[in-house]
Amino acid sequence: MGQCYSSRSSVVNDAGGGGTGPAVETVPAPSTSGRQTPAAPSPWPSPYPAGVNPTPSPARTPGRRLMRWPFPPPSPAKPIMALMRRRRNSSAAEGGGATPRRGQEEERREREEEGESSRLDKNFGYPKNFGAKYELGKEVGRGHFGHTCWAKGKKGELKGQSVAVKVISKAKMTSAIAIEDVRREVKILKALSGHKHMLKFYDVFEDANNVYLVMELCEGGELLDRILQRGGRYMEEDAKGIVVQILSAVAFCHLQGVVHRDLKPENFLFATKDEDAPLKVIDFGLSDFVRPDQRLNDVVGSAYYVAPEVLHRSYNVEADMWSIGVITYILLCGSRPFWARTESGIFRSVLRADPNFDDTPWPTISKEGKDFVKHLLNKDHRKRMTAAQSLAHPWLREKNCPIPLDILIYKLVKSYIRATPFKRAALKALSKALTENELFYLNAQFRLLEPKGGSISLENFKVALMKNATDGMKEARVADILNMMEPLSAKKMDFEEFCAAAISVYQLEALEDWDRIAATAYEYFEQEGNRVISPEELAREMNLVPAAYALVKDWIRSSDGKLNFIGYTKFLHGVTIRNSNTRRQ
Ligand SMILES: Nc1ncnc2c1ncn2[C@@H]1O[C@H](COP(=O)(O)OP(=O)(O)OP(=O)(O)O)[C@@H](O)[C@H]1O
Ligand SMILES: [Ca+2]
Ligand SMILES: [Ca+2]
Repeated sequence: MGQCYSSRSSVVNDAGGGGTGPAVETVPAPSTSGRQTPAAPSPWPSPYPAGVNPTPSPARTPGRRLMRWPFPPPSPAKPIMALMRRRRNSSAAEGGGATPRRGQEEERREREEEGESSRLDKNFGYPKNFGAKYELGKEVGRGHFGHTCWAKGKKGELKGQSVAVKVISKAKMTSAIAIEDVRREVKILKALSGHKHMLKFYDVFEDANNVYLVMELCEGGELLDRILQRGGRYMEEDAKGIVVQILSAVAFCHLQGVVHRDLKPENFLFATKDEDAPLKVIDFGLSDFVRPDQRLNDVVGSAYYVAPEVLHRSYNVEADMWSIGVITYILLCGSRPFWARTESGIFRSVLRADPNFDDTPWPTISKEGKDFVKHLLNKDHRKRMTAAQSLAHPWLREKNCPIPLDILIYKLVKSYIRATPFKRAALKALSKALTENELFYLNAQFRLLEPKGGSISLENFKVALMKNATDGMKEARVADILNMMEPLSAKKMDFEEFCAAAISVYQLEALEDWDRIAATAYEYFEQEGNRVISPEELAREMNLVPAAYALVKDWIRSSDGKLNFIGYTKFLHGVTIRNSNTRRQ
C-alpha cells in the first residue's frame, strides 16, 4: 500500500519547453543523488559564506515539457534551508571546482543520513487503517516531499466521495526536523480547515512507509498551469479576481498566527475546472506558527518568491506578502521580478534589484495595479502592506471583498498605549493628515471591533480576536498580545484616537504623497502638541543614549525650543543608527 498509480515515470525538467530572450535558463534534471552542477561565476559578492557555490534548483512539477514558458521556469519548492545546509556541509570540499571530492562528501553524508534516519522515531500516533477506509487511485500531483493521489472513501461519511491523499514517504524524513515538519503540516491543515480558501481536511493516517493526509480534492489544477494556458499572464481584471482570493486565504492564515512560507503559483489550486472556480491555498509543508512579535530565522521557501528579510534570517508574516507581490507581478506581466541564472544570483536580485515596471505590458497596466505591486515588493518589511490592507487597496476596492481583522492593528495599538504622551500627540497630528484611502482601511478595522457608543476598549479587542480564533491561533499564542494591551482595559478609544493608535509611520512613509502627509501633519502638530523640549528629554523620549544628544540638538528650533519639521519626522519614525552606540539597551 502507499503507492498510487503514476502516469509519469520520472520528474520532468520544466525548462524543457525553453524560454524566450536572453533569460533562458538551462536547469539540470534532478539526479537521484541530488548532486548539483557548479554555478556560473557571478560579478556580485555572494550572500553565502565563502566556498558556497549555489545553482538553480531543478524543477520538478511534471507535465510542463510541452508548454512554452514565456518567462524563465518556476523554481521548485526546494527548501532553501536544506540547500544551504547541504552547501555548508560540503563547503570544505568545494572551491576550485573540486567536484569529485564534493561527490564523495555528499555520498558520505547521505550514508550518514540513512543511518540517522533508521534511528529516528517515525511513529506519529496516527491511525493505521488507511487502506480500510480509502481506496487509492491515480497520482494527481507530485512534490519534493510526497505525491498526491486521487482516492475514494470506502465507508462512513465520505463513502463514495472523491478525495485527495498526500502521501508523504517516511524514507524522506531523514531528520527530527523533517518529522516535526510533517506533524506541523498536519496540525496546520487541521486547524485552518473550514475557511473558504482553505482545503477541507478530513483525516490523517500512517503505516510503516508513509503518512497519508486525506483532504478535499481540487480538480481544477494549479494556478501556474492556468497562467501558462493564458499565454503566461492574466489580463488585469482577471488578475484582480485571483489576487483577492490569495489575499483572503493568506489574511486568514496570518490572523491565526500561521506563516505559509512557500506561496507561489504551484501552491494554489482551483477547486474545479470552471473558469471562475474558487482558489485554495495548499502545501503547508514549510509553514509555521508565529507570534505577532516573534522573529523567525530559518531560511525556507522557493528562491524566486523568498523575501529579503528571510535571507537576513529575521522575519514574520510580512514575508508571505512579499511572495504575493511576486505572484501578482507575474500574473500581471508574465515575467519574474527577480531573476538570475543561479540561486545565489536570484537572492542577490531579491536583496538589491528594483523590479522593472517600464517594459511591456507595464505601460498598459493601471497606476493602482503598479502601486499595489510596489507596496508588496518593498524590501523593508515594515513598509509592506498586510493582507487585510492589500484587500483595502484602491486596486482591489471595487471587488468588495470583506476586509478581515488585521493583527497589525493589535501590534500598533499595543505600542501606542505604551507610548509617551508626547509621542501620542505626534501620532494624533499624523492621523489627522490621513487621506480617504487610509481611512477606508482604518474604518473597516474599527467596525470589526464593534464599537459601542462610538468607542472601543480592551474587551472589544478580545471579543473580535476570539470570534476569529481557530486552534491555529491558540498554537501560535496570538492572544498573548492582549495581555500587553492591559492598560486599555480602563480606557475607551474613539475612532479619532484609534486612527492615531493604529497607523504605522513606516507604512505611511512608503506612500507616494508622504511628503504632503508629513507637512500637513506637522501643521497640526504645531497647533496642538508641539512643545518646548530639551535635547536630553528628546533623546530619552527616543530611547537614545546621552552620546546622541548632539544629534538630536539639530531637531529642536533654537528660536523657541520646540521640534522643527525634521525633528518631528525623526521623532515619529524613531532612529535606527547601525553600528553605533546611540540606542539605550
Ligand atoms: N488537495 C489536492 N487536490 C488535488 N491536487 C493536489 C492536492 N494537494 C496537492 N495536489 C497536487 O500535488 C502537488 C504536490 O502537493 P504538495 O505541494 O502539497 O506537495 P509537496 O511535496 O509539499 O510539494 P513541494 O515540492 O512543492 O514542497 C501539488 O502541486 C498539486 O498539483
Ligand atoms: Ca507544493
Ligand atoms: Ca511542500
